[in-house]
Amino acid sequence: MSFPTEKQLRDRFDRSEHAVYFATADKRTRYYGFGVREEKFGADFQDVAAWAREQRYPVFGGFSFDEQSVADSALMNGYFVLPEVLYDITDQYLWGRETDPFGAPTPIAGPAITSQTDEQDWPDRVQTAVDDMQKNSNHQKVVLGRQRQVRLTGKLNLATLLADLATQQPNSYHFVLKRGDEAFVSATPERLAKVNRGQFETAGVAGTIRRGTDEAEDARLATELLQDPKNLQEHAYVVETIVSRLQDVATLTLPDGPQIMKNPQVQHLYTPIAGQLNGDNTVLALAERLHPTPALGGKPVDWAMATIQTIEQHPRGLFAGPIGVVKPDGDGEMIVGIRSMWLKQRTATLFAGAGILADSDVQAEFEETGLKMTPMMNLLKEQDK
Ligand SMILES: C=C(O[C@@H]1C=C(C(=O)O)C=C[C@H]1O)C(=O)O
Repeated sequence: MSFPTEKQLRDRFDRSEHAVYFATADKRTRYYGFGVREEKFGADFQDVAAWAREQRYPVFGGFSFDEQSVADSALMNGYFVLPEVLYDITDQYLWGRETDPFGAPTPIAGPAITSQTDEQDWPDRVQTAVDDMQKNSNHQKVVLGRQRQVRLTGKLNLATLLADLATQQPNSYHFVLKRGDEAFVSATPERLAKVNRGQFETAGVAGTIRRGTDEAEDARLATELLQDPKNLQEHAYVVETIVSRLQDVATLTLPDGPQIMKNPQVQHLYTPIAGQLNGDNTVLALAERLHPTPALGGKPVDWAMATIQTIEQHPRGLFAGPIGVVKPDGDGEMIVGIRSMWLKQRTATLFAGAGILADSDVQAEFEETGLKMTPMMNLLKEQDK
């Protein structure tokens, strides 16, 4: 059998009951998986690590952000899959035995959006966290998320969605995990942990500003971000925490200060962190050590996690959780499930959060979360064409 084309793989994705797509930000690693050989539910890193070690090829999935549970979901509370067949696009290699003939697809128009519901009271709820932080200086940072429900006239066309992800979010990771009538989609810019033969990489991504309408404004905004005390502070909490959590397992290399990472809708402060692992640390062991960083949780972590549960209206599920690929030898890459949405039947739930500090302007943070929802919103709008 000759290797299928991208279009065949995307059409197959749309047709399949169960499928996964994973691409790294540089697109040097890309996988399509179809069907289920084995599944693993739940959120225990060590269980998943032991199970992944028994497999012949990589498994894909994610852990829920915290122990809160999402009702009516087999995906959002922690789920990993060993696909029946796995296409490694980079190496043009097929794992498992192909039984699907890649038949001609029936073109299906995508659904239209019928309504959109936002948490309009989010700024008021976030203000209570700001008030608390102004009184208690040991409460330093909390990342608060909100959800948007979008009702659709039908099921999304996932072949179109995969093609749109590639053109609309070219420098992000792409992760699409489909199981029955559910799917989780992320175009995250954020790596949590990559491990490859004893070398590891992570990153601090925190601090955000919009893109400019022309090059001059874009550069001016980047300079503003690089000099903004609030954003530098929220970024520093992330880098300091990552360094302290990894210090005894690795020798770390990182630049003196943050750089700028640009995505189509936003620019972030970004600090790449690399290192050599001292011992036999797997990608899941590192992900467990790091999650949640103050990029998604906060500082101090126990107070931040409790505040998230109190102030946010719904459990996060895979939003902001560690998602990715794990190889049998323990290497692999976990990313952070942001810039994401959960699809279930005719509803898309979009997620976005923002780092809140004592001097946050809650209305500005609300707008920032709106910008962070734009990548998923654009995928939905693109369907109705
Ligand atoms: C929480 C999100 O993003 C995180 C929060 C950021 C911020 O507040 O500046 C930036 C990047 C991420 O660490 C999200 O996109 O939902």
